[in-house]
Amino acid sequence: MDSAHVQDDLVKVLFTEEQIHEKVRELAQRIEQDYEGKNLLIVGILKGAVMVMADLARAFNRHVEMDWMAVTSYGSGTKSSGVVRILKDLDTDVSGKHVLVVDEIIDTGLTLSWLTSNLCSRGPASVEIATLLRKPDAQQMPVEVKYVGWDIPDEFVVGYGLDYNESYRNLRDIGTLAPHVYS
Ligand SMILES: O=P(O)(O)OC[C@H]1O[C@H](OP(=O)(O)OP(=O)(O)O)[C@H](O)[C@@H]1O
Ligand code: HPA
Repeated sequence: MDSAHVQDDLVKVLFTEEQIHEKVRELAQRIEQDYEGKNLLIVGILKGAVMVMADLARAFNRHVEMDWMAVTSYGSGTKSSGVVRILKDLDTDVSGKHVLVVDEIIDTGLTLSWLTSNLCSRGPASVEIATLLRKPDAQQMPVEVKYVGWDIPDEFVVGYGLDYNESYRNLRDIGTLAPHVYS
């Protein structure tokens, strides 16, 4: 993390800012159609989902409620700790509401699998998931995901909310880091 510019540590760009925005607009259109005539609460999972929540919400023409949860499943670095804990719960009572959980990545599936069953126990009208990225080869827990931007290989990625040790979230593109960053 010693380069002057945050983008200098990327070894490969997977998706550019333009591609990401186009994809988020596509997802927003599908979601708008599917939830026509229904109340909709989108729940962003902090901190990584901040960018995708902001772009998705602004791509809607419809009314939408927004709320946030923070959970922890990752230790420092690139490996999941395997334990999910709520750090910040919803301010909203979800009973009777259509809930769409928004995240930027599903990796092992552990976080979202735990979170959706937790939310389902609160009596919502429905719970679905939207994620920008998913790593099918890394999946350890089955998660039913209605909206997926892209399936990607099992590589650690940063940018557009995704961090490595709390850095790189502000990168506009999504990519992989040069090996020297990890050493
Ligand atoms: O499918 P999984 O293996 O459970 O990984 C996915 C989770 O990991 C990331 O969050 P992270 O715990 O890194 O927190 P952050 O959003 O604050 O970076 C991401 O935002 C997902 O919530
Ligand atoms: O590939 C990743 N990058 C950053 N954060 C993550 N959390 C789960 N997978 C990832």
